[in-house]
Amino acid sequence: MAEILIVDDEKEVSTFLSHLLNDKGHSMTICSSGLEFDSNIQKKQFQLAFLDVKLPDRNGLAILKTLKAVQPACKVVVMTGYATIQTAVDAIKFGANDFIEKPFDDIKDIENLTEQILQNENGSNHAEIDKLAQQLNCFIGNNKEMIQVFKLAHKLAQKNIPILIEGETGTGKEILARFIHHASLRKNYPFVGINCGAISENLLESELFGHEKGAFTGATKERKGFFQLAGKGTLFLDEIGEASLTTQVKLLRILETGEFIKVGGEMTEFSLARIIAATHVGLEDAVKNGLFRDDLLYRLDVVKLMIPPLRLRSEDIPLFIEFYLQKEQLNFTFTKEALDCLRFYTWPGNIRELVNVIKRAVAFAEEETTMITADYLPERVRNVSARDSRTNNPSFPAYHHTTFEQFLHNWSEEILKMLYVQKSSDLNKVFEMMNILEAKATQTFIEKALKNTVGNRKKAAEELGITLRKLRYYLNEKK
Ligand SMILES: Nc1ncnc2c1ncn2[C@@H]1O[C@H](COP(=O)(O)OP(=O)(O)OP(=O)(O)O)[C@@H](O)[C@H]1O
Repeated sequence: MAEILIVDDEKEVSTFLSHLLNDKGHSMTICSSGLEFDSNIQKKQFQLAFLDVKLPDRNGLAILKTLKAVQPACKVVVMTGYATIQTAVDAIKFGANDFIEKPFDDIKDIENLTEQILQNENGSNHAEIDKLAQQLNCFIGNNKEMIQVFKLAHKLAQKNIPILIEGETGTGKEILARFIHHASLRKNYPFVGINCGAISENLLESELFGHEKGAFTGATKERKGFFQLAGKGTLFLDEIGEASLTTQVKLLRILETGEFIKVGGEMTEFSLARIIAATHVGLEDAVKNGLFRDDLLYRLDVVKLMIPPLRLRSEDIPLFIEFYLQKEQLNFTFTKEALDCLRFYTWPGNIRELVNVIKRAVAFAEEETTMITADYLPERVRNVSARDSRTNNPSFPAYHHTTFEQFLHNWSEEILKMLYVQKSSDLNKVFEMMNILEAKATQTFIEKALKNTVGNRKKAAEELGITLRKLRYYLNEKK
C-alpha cells in the first residue's frame, strides 16, 4: 500500500481524503502549510501527493517544483477550484499527473484516479495516446511541443472544461479537437463542427441555436441547431474569432449557464455539449480592437492548446510523408533532394498544404516512377532550396521564394514567437534562424549588386566591399 501526502489548508478536504484513502489501506500524511510540507518531505518517501494550488503561505506550483526536485518519482494530483483551473493546467505542464476539482463531486472518481495513478508505474499514457491517434489517422510525430500538446489534450479530454486551440491554418486544429472528443467520456455522442467564419451572421445564429418555424423569411419549418445536435457530445467552433458580437453574447451565456434560446423562440433550452473553440489568430488582439469579448475569451481559454506551425517542426516532414503514404497504401519514396526542398520550404498552409503537395507529386509520378524527385514538386517548393540542398551550401538556406520584405516579416514573427509564445526555447534553433537571416541578407545584397553592375562580378565585388574570391564563394563558384 502507498505512502500518500496531502497538502491542503482546508481541514475538511484533508480529513475527507485521508479517511477515504486510509480505508483503502494507504498510509496518509497531512500538511496544512508550505512549512509543514518542508519538514515532512525530508522524513518520508511518498508515492502520491494531493496538492492544493492555493495555500496561505506558499503557491502550489512552488510546492510542486520542490516535490518534483526532491522526490521525482512521487506522482502528483493537483486540487483546484474553478477559478484556479488555469494554475492546475500549468501544474500538469510542470509534471503533475492530473488534477481534480473541488468540491469533489464523486468519491468514486477520486478512488479510481488514485488507483489508476498508483498502478501506472511510470505515469505514462503514451501507448493510449498513440493507439487513439492511429485510430483517428492523426499524426503526432517526434516534435517535443506536439507531443506535449497531445499529452495535455489527452489528459484534459475527460475534464468538463472548454478548450481553445490556437494554430495557423492547416495545422490540424480540427483533427486535435476530434482527438479530444474521442479521448473523452463523450466519445459515444456526436462530434459536430462548424466554421464561424464561413457563414453569415444571421445564418450562424440559426445554425448554432436552431430556429422556430416562421422565425425569418424562409424558415418554413422548425430546425434544430448544432448545440442541440451535439447533445452530450462536443461542439467544435472553428474560427471563433469570426463570430459576431451578438453571437458572442449568446455563446457566453451558454458557457456560463448552459442556456440558449432558438432564433424566434421564447423557451429557454439547455445544452450539455462541450465546447472546443479554435482560432488561427491570437484573440487577445481582437479583444484590444473591440472585436472579441474579453469575458468570452476568459471563459474559453481556461485551457489553451497551441499547435506549432509546420515550419517549426520541419524535422517531422519525412515522418509525416511516411505516415501518409502508408495510410494511403502508396508505394513511393521521396529522394533526399526532394525531402530537403520540403524541409526548407516555409509551409504557409501547413499540413494541409503538405498533403496537397504529396498528392500532386504522387499523381505526376504515377505510371512513371516510384522515386519522387524534386522535379515532381511544385515550383514554389522546388525553388526554395533546390540549389542549396544540392550543393549543401549552408550560406543560402531557406526562404528563396519570398521577397526580402516578406522574408523579414516571417523571420521576425518566428523569432518573436520563439521568444514570447513558446514556453522553452532551444538556443540552437535561434542560431539556426540567425544563420538563415545572414544567408538571406547576403543573397539579397549580392543580387542587388549584380543587377546594378549588369552581372559584372568584379565590379559587384567592389561595390559590396568584398574580394572577388569571396563573391565567387558566396555564389558557390568555388574558383
Ligand atoms: N496531425 C495530423 N495528422 C494527420 N493529418 C493532418 C494533421 N494535421 C493536419 N492534417 C491534414 O491537414 C488537413 C487540415 O487539417 P485541419 O482541418 O485539422 O486543420 P485546421 O488547423 O483546422 O485548418 P483551418 O484553420 O483551415 O480550419 C486535414 O485534412 C488533414 O489532411
